[in-house]
Amino acid sequence: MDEHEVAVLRLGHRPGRDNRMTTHVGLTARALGADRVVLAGDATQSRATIEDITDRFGGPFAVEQTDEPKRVVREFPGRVVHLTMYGLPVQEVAGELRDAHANEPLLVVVGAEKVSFDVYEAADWNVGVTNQPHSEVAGLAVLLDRLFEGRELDRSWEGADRHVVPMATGKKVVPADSEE
Ligand SMILES: C[S@@+](CC[C@H](N)C(=O)[O-])C[C@H]1O[C@@H](n2cnc3c(N)ncnc32)[C@H](O)[C@@H]1O
Repeated sequence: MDEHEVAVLRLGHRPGRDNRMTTHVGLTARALGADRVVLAGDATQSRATIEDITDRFGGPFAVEQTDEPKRVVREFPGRVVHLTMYGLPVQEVAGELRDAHANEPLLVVVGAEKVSFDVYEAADWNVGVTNQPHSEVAGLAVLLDRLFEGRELDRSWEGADRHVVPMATGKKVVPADSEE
């Protein structure tokens, strides 16, 4: 969405149990302004769903898979933000994150099950969205909104075959080339 990319890395995936959550990490990353998501190698079903939504509702947004998530962190050409309930409050570090992102790409890392300590050490920032346990989807949404300061809500989409016409009541979806 901006000059420097924001990538999201979803650490871990338990096929079956995590399918919806992994899919929702990807859909939230896409909807709220990230440029790409990297999923675990066995999250193929989630990848297919996220790509299908991108094909229908637009992009650009990329979905990748890796069997070496720690390598993705190690070799990322920018700064790394790890979302964890044990981290520094998002409201205190958001300014620093925005300053960093003005100059280089950001990788936002979210977990599934327990995250090993080397990820905490590899991160440039460990950030908490409150210090209460909740969800990687909720944490990611708040982080992206603080990072983009709401600009992501007004972004435009390319290559969609349809779009939603916002309505006070009811549902309206029209072909992307429609005047509405
Ligand atoms: C459901 S939690 C992991 C819970 C797991 N039982 C554990 O012990 O690690 C999954 C992910 O959600 C994110 N998360 C949960 N609470 C958070 C918070 N308060 N702030 C930021 N991220 C959070 C973290 O990325 C975490 O790895």
